[in-house]
Amino acid sequence: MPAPILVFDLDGTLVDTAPDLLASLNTVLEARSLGPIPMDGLSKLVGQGARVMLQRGFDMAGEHLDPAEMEVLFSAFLEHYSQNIAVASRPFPGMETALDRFSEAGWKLAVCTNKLEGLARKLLEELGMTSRFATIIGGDTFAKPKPDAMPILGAIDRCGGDPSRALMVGDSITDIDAARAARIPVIAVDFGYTPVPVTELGPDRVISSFDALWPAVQDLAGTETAQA
Ligand SMILES: O=C(O)COP(=O)(O)O
Ligand SMILES: [Mg+2]
Repeated sequence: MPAPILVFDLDGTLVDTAPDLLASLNTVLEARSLGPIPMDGLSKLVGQGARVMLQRGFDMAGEHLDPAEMEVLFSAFLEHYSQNIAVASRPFPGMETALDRFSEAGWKLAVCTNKLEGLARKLLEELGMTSRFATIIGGDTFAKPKPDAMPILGAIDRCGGDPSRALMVGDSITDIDAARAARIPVIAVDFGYTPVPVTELGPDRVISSFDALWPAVQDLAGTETAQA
């Protein structure tokens, strides 16, 4: 029987990336003489990759960009963000201990983010976390990003696993919809980035800290998936 798999979202789920995302976004806004987006505005912008975040950030600042301008600013954003990707971004409390527990119990762990794969790898490398994961899937790894099922099913496949023994853990509607599309259960964290509380989005379980992940998985997967 293949090992059970936990597929994790990255921004707002494993790592609190908001400060560095916001700093790079605000650098680009500032270069256009626009005021900064406050920290509590970020949850409306993140979840569908950096390009969408930038577009929404400029919409929020009341500036309309044509596609050519957007591309120039997107390059500027990527350059700044990749140079400053782990300045203040840190794992959420208890994350590493929780992941250790699953790994020791024989689970395989995967990342499935809508960040560009290169940025996701750079972030995880700088935080010393790359070796925890059997595979790292970004928004550009497959033809379609989340909320399509493709990157989740691709992650499971690259782990040598089976969707019937896999669970998704995420922080946004994008993750919940992608898990539904892939027909796997989904646990939502309530400390991530979402304009709508995850309790209103219909995940199978909601957790408020990484300490609650193990019991939630046992409870949810019961006799099927949780047994390594
Ligand atoms: O960077 C984003 O917009 C989304 O990233 P996530 O899929 O890891 O939440
Ligand atoms: Mg997220």
